[in-house]
Amino acid sequence: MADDSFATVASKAPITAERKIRSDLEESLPKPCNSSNLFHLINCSCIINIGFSAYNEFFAQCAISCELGKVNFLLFYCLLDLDRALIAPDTEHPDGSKDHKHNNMSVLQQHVAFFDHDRNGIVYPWETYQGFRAVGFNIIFSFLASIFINVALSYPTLPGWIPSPLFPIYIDNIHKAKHGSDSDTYDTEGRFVPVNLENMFSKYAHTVPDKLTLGEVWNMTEANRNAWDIFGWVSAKGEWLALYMLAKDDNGYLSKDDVRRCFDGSLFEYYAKKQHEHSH
Ligand code: HEM
Repeated sequence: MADDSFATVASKAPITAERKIRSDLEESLPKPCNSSNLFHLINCSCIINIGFSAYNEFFAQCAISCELGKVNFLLFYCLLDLDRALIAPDTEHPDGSKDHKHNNMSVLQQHVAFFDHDRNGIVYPWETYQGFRAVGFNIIFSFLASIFINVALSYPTLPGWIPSPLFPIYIDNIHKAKHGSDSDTYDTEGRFVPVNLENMFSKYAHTVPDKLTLGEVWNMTEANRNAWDIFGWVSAKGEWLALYMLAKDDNGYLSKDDVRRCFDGSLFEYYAKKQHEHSH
């Protein structure tokens, strides 16, 4: 699993192998998790773990310059500054979503694969509709969403130049359907960028840590706007509104974990299962 956690290539998304990312910059661009800091971190963790009760003089020196916040800071950078091809981790879930299979797809492909009911690699509008209904959206919202999504995203993902009147979305090419004014939590090849998920919550979750109110979701989409990118503005608003409607809790908060699980699609599986159990 550790290999999967840090993989930057997904075999079902050859674009991730063609356009490689660097995971070896440690020596030329020192990061907070270089070896001496890690040594420091391990000592600090020890002190915290033993509750400052039994540290010797060597550890005491370390304790002076180290607080819990620093440890979190280092852990955060050590685990989360690498784009991941197969999994969507955060500070609380370094191995991503348990009980969710990546099937060697990129994280963006996994987000979309839920809607591919017949598993043929293509999402037609009626499959998008079925997927929205399966997670619990009503008929009107599901209908409008499926029209908008397939009309907007089909063409960029087609294998050739000729448009298709059936508006299929090809999962192999889903990275080409990325738009502007988004949160940048998917990279251009469809990998997951953990640090941008974390920053989303440090920037906008002011009411409750790691949870967003509707107003904060709105502020985020406003802040992510690129100049004159009307398609991106509308798409991002639609995606975040849909996610908020789907996953908000009883107090109206959208949690970081639910956002994370939306990125790898495991959230859709969860709500589909819940709906299924509810109706039987
Ligand atoms: C309940 C259904 C869905 C919800 C709640 C949802 C939500 C989201 C969210 C929150 C994002 C992240 C946007 C950002 O980073 O700012 C996203 C990205 C994306 N979604 Fe969905 N989505 C849904 C269904 C779909 C479907 C059916 C497709 C296509 C078949 C799709 C394709 C995409 C793509 C291509 C992106 C990347 C856009 C980008 O980052 O530029 N999504 N979605």
